[in-house]
Amino acid sequence: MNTRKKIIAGNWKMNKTVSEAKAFVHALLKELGDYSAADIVICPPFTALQAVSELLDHSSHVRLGAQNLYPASHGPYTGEISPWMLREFYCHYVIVGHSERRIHLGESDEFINKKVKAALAASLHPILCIGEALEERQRGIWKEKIGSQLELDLMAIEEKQVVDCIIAYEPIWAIGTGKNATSEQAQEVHFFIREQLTKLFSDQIAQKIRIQYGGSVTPHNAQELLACPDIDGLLIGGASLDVLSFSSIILNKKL
Ligand SMILES: O=C[C@H](O)COP(=O)(O)O
Repeated sequence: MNTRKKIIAGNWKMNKTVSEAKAFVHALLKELGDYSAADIVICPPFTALQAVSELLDHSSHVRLGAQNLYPASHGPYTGEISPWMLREFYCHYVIVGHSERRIHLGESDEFINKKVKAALAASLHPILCIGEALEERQRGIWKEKIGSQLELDLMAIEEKQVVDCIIAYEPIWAIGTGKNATSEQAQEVHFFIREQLTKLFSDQIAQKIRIQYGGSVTPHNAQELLACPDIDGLLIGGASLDVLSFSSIILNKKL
């Protein structure tokens, strides 16, 4: 039995206006009551961060996360947002390296490594997303892909800092497809990730780092995934957009 507290995060991606976000948070807080068994994180788009931040009690167990940052404190980076701007809204977490940004915006491991470091330097917890494509799984090279992402994305990060990272294993073939990894497949990869963290850092550090699963999580498959020994939480896309489905996953309630 490990002592890692579960962490369940909702990544809203490019969804919800400010008024929709506010309505969601009101309803979610009502549903959750004084629940505190897991850390809960909501990651709205930048435009709704301030509104959501104002609705969340900053000492609350429901924390605010951003979906991205730029690895500089300020300057001529049109359209970008710095870690310190996120801190101003009391963000505690920031998603880094999501496959949608790697694929659509060409983000490299080198750039993602800079983002992880920038987040940590601003006392934000990076949720570092890694995962293989369908073709890489079919060719049997998922270990090489995930091992390399971990090594490059966490390059030159000290042990005392890396414990503040959360790793999210998101097989690309499972994202938004309705085809989640089975709990056996996910546990196998999470175990591998922890082994790699042991090699890169130490067993003591690897045992502390929380590893989330993401990819077509629903109220129907969440508990089976969460029951796996190396799955320490979930990063949820589609099912986090609806209060009842997100809260039923958190509270383990039947819909
Ligand atoms: O960040 C979340 C993931 O990309 C999973 O998205 P999904 O739950 O809609 O498959």
